[in-house]
Amino acid sequence: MASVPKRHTYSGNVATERNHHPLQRNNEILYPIRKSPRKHATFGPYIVGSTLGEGEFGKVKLGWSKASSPNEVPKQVAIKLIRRDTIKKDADKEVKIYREINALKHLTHPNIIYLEEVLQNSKYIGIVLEFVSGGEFYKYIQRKRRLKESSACRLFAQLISGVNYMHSKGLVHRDLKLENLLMDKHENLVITDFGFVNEFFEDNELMSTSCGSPCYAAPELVVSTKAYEARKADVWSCGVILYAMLAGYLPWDDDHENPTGDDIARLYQYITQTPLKFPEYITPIPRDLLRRILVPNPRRRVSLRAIQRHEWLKPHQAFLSIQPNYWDEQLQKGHPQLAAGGDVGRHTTYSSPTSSHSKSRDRNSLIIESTIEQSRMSPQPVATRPDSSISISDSTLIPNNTKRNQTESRVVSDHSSESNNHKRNTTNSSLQAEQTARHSSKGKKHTSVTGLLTIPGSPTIARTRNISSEPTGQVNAPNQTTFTQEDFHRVGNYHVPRNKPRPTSYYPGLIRNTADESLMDIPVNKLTGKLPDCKNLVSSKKPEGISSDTAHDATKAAVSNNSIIILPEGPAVKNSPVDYHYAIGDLNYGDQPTTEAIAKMNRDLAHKIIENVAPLEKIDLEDESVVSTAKESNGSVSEEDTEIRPGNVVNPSNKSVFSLEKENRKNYERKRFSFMSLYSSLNGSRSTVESRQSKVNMPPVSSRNPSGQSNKSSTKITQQQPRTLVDNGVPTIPTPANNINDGGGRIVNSGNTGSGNPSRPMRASVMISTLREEERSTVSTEGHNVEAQTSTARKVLNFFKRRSMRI
Ligand SMILES: Nc1ncnc2c1ncn2[C@@H]1O[C@H](COP(=O)(O)OP(=O)(O)OP(=O)(O)O)[C@@H](O)[C@H]1O
Repeated sequence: MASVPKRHTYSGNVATERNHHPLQRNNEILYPIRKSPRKHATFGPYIVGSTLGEGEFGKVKLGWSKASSPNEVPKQVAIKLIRRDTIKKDADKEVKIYREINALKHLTHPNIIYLEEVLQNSKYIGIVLEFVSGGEFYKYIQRKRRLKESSACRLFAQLISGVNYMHSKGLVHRDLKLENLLMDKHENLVITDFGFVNEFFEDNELMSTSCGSPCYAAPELVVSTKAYEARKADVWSCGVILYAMLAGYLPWDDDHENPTGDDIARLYQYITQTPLKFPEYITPIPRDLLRRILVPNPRRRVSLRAIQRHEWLKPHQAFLSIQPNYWDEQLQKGHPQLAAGGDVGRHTTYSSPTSSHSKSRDRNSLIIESTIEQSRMSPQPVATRPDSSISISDSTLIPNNTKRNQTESRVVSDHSSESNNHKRNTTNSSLQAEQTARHSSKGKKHTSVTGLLTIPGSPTIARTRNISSEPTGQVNAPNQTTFTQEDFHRVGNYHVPRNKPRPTSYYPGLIRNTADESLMDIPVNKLTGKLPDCKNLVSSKKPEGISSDTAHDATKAAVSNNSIIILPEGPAVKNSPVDYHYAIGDLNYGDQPTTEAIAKMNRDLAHKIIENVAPLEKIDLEDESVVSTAKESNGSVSEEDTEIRPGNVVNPSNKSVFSLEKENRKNYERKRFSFMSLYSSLNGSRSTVESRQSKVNMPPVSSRNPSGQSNKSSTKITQQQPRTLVDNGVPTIPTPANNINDGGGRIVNSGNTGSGNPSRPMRASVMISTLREEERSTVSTEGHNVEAQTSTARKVLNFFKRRSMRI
C-alpha cells in the first residue's frame, strides 16, 4: 500500500489513509478528521497554554479548565508554576510562596486577585489564580502616558478599597507597586503578588522586616531600624502609585547622582530631603491628597480611612464605604455551606484579627506548611479538617528529616495510586463521594486533601529548615514544561468558587453603606463654582454609627471654607509653567486639617493666577534667583528646575518661609547645576544605555534623561515656558533650535526631537520618553527595527520590574 502523505488539519490532527472515514470518497475530504486529537500540555484539570508572564518564581501560564460537558465554556485561569526544586534551594522563596497562598485564601474582593486553588505534581507547585486579561497596570499607564484624573480617581479608589479590605483582614501587603497591579478586561484594578504579605493583630502593631521595592517602600522601612506600622507603609506605596498614575512617572525618580535608585540609602536620603513636586497638570485636590499620603513621617501620614474620605475620592464614596465584610457576606450568600460552616472554605477557616482566636494564633501562621510537607502527611479525614491548621503543635507539624523521608516515600506511593482521577484522601466514603461529585461539578471544585498546616514560630524557622538535605531525585526533572496528571494532586482545601464574575461595572450595584449622605450630595453652584453654605447639613444629619470626627473631613473643610472651587481647570492653571510650591515642612502636613491645606492652595493658586496674567518681564525680574541661575547655566533652566528643592525638610523657625524658600532654591540650583555640568562634560552625546555603561568610570545618567545629554545643555526653558506636547504627546522641553515663541509667551516646539536632535524631553514621563529615545537611537544607528523593539521591550521591563526585596 502506497504511503499516504501526512496532512495536517487546522487542529494539528493527522489524517492518513488508515483513519479515513467510510464516508470519504476517494481522496475527497469531507471534513477534518479528529481521530487523534492534538495533545495539550495539562496541569491537573487544566490545559496549559501560553506564557502570560514571568516573575521571580517562574512562569505564569494561561490555563483552561477542561470542559466536563460540551456546553461548558472552559474557564480561563492563570497558573503560576513554581518548580519545586527551586523552592528547596531558596528558603526565602518558599516562605514567600506560602505567605501568598495562605493570604490569598482569606481574600475575596473584586480588586484582589482570586485564588482558585493550589495544585502540585512532582515537579511543580501551581498556584491557580483567576485570569486577569487586561494586562499589567504599568503598561496601561505607559500606553496612556498618564491617566486622566477621573480614571486615576476610579482606579485609586479601587486600590484603596482592596487595601482597606486586606487591612481589615489583618493583612498588610508590603509590596504594593505598579508591577503588582493588573487590569481586568473592564479596566478594573486587581492587586496581585502577595509574597510579602504579613499579618497584624493589634491596631498599633509594628513590624520589623523591611521589604518591598525601593521606589515604593515607605522611608521608615529604610531609614530607620525601628519597627514600623505596616499599614502606613502600604499607604505610602499607594501614594507612589497614585502619583505614577497622575504624573506618568514615579516621584523622586530624578536624582542625578543615583539615577537607577540602586543606592538605596541615597534614594531615601533624596526622598526624605526633597519636597514632593508635581507636574503642572496635576490639579490641587489630588495634590493635596498626595501631600497627605507621601509624608515621610509615618505618624503624620494620613490613614487609609482618611484617604477614603478625602475630597478627591468623593465621587467614589459609595464604593469606598462598602464595609469589608460585605464581600465575605456576598461570598457566603452564594455558598450557604460556607456560612453554615459545613464545608471548608477559605473564609470559614479565617477569623478576624480582632477575635481572640486570631490573636492567639501564631504570628506567622500565614506561612502555611509547605505543600511538600503536606504531601508527606498522612491523609486526614475531611471531617476533622477545619481548624486543624491552627491547633497542631510545632512538634507534630514539622517532622524531622528522617521522619520526612520516610513519610515522603509513603505519600508518593499514595499519590501515584490516586493519580488521574484525583481521589480524595478521606476515610469516609460518603464524604469522598461528595467531594468527587463537587469536583466534577462546574465551579464547585472543593477538594479536601490534608489540612492546611501552619509552621509555628518565626519565618526564620521556616526559612532555616534543612530541606536541602532531602532527597532530590524526585524533582530532578527536565527543564521543559510538560505537565501530565501523573502524580498530580490538589493542595489545601480552600477553593471557594466565585459566585459571580468580577463586576463589570465599577460599582457592584449592591447595598452600600453610604457614610454620610448629607455630605455626599452637596450641590455645587456651577456658575460661581462655590459651594453653598452647608454647615447645617453637616451638623444636622449625622448618619448612625458615624461620629462627627469621622465625617467627611474634606467635604467639611470645603463647606466651611467655601473654597473647593479653585478653578483647577482654569486657563491660568493650564498655561502655568510653574508648579505650586509649598513651604518647607509641607511634606509633613499630612495630618493638618484639610481646611487649612485647601486655604493654602487657594492662596497659592491666587498667587499663581496673578503670576500668569502679569507681564513676562515682570515675572522674570521677580524671581531673581531663577534668572541668575539660568544665566549661570547658559541661560537655560528647565521648568521643573525652577521649583523649590530645599536640601532639608527641617524648617528653622526663625526664618520666614519665603526667605527660606529663596535660599533653599538658590542652594539647590547651585548644587543641581554643578552636577549637571559635570554630567554634561563627561557624557558627551552618547545615547544608549549600553554606551553609557561602557563608560565604566562615568557617573550614571538619570533615567529621566537616558540620552546621556546634560540636562543643562539640552534644555532651554524659562520660567514662563510651559512644557509643550509634541511627538505623539510626549512632553518635551523646547530648545533654542526648535522653539518658536508663539507670541503669547508660550513656546511651541517646531522641530523634531528625534535622535538626531541633541535635545530631548528632560522631564517627560520616563515610561514613554525613555522608551522612545532609545528606540529611535537604536533604529537610526543600526536600522534593526526588530532588534530595537526587542531591546526596548527588555529595557522597559527592566526599568519597571524593580525588584521586590528585603531592604
Ligand atoms: N492572574 C493573572 N492573570 C494574568 N496575568 C498574570 C496573572 N498573574 C500573573 N500574570 C502575569 O505574569 C507576570 C508575573 O506574575 P507575578 O509578578 O505574579 O509573578 P511572580 O513570580 O510573583 O513575580 P514577582 O514576585 O517577581 O513580581 C505578571 O507580570 C503578569 O503579566
